[in-house]
Amino acid sequence: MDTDSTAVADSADENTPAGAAPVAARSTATGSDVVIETRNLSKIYKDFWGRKKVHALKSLDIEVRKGEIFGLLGPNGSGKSTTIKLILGLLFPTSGRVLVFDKDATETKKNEQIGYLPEESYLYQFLNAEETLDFYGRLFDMSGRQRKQRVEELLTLVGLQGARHRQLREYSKGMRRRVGLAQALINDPDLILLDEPTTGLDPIGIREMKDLILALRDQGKTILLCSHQLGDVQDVCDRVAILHQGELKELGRVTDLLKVQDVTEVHASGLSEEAKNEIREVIARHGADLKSMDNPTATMEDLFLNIVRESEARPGARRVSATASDEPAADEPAADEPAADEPAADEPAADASAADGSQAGSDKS
Ligand SMILES: Nc1ncnc2c1ncn2[C@@H]1O[C@H](COP(=O)(O)OP(=O)(O)OP(=O)(O)O)[C@@H](O)[C@H]1O
Repeated sequence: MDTDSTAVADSADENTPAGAAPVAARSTATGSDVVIETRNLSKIYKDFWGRKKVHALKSLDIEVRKGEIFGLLGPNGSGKSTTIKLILGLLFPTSGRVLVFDKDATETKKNEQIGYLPEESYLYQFLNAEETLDFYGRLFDMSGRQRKQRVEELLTLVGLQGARHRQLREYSKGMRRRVGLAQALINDPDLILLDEPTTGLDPIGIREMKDLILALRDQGKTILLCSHQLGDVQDVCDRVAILHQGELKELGRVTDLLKVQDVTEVHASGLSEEAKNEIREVIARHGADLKSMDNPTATMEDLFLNIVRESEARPGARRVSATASDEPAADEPAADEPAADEPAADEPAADASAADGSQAGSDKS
């Protein structure tokens, strides 16, 4: 964490994220840039007797452009899976159209250019990763040589080379998610649909999955991502659409939608106290309101990943940081008066290092 960095934020009035108005941004993309286009797309699920049951999607107009990561967000039941099924041609629209690569979504041939990671991958539990990928390669009519090369590339990409010969029933949730992704990429698709790709992954797996998604975009792939993990969406998506009860409520670039208006943020390192005081004076002189001027905090994800990497680099080393709030308050028992849940003086201390306020990196093994 860069503790020598200072963030300044001032504000003249109440701060709300920009873009509260519905559907802030409309497409300006040219036809050839558009990979998915929905036009006035509606889907009504009907019951056995043909009576209307659920209006799952209402006049949806979105465009997903070549080479972008597009997030499709919304609460449970808002129509995300219905949209994906319509894009794949697994459902017919009630009205409107979906075009994928300029072809009607019901033309299943276009699916050869699409990779799909469903929310739950149903893979054969008694095959290992290599056999699984080889099987899906055969479905795409890949030759033996092509399959061998592609399986090798994908196992490396998703970090499963070491587990390639283990049956999938022995895999952890995170490993299953990775083999699911590898399976979705077997045909080297141009468009990748990812439904909750980070489900079941630990923070390291989540970071790797996000890096992988960004790397795929850098290779020129187009990615449509559905996720309830809004932090992950914010980290990787270029644009998002937010659905609610089948209706499009917001559409735009993530950076534009999240920008807080009328607030200025300045990050500087190496500022002296004198310089900070001058900044305070300047803000006051201009009649602005200083909201905060402090060291920024890192994210919990960064903290967690740093600890894990440090532990891997130095097995057995302990890292215990004492913050002011960990330290006993003046009215708490002194060190020579053990509290009820602390060991008496003649009992062995369970964790001496934790109490001594050792700083990061102290070796207590
Ligand atoms: N086969 C179906 N028959 C009837 N109604 C359905 C069917 N599939 C989905 N629905 C309904 O359509 C609406 C949209 O469902 P959908 O699965 O598209 O939402 P979602 O946004 O993907 O939800 P989640 O976040 O829970 O996956 C919901 O009210 C759902 O109950």
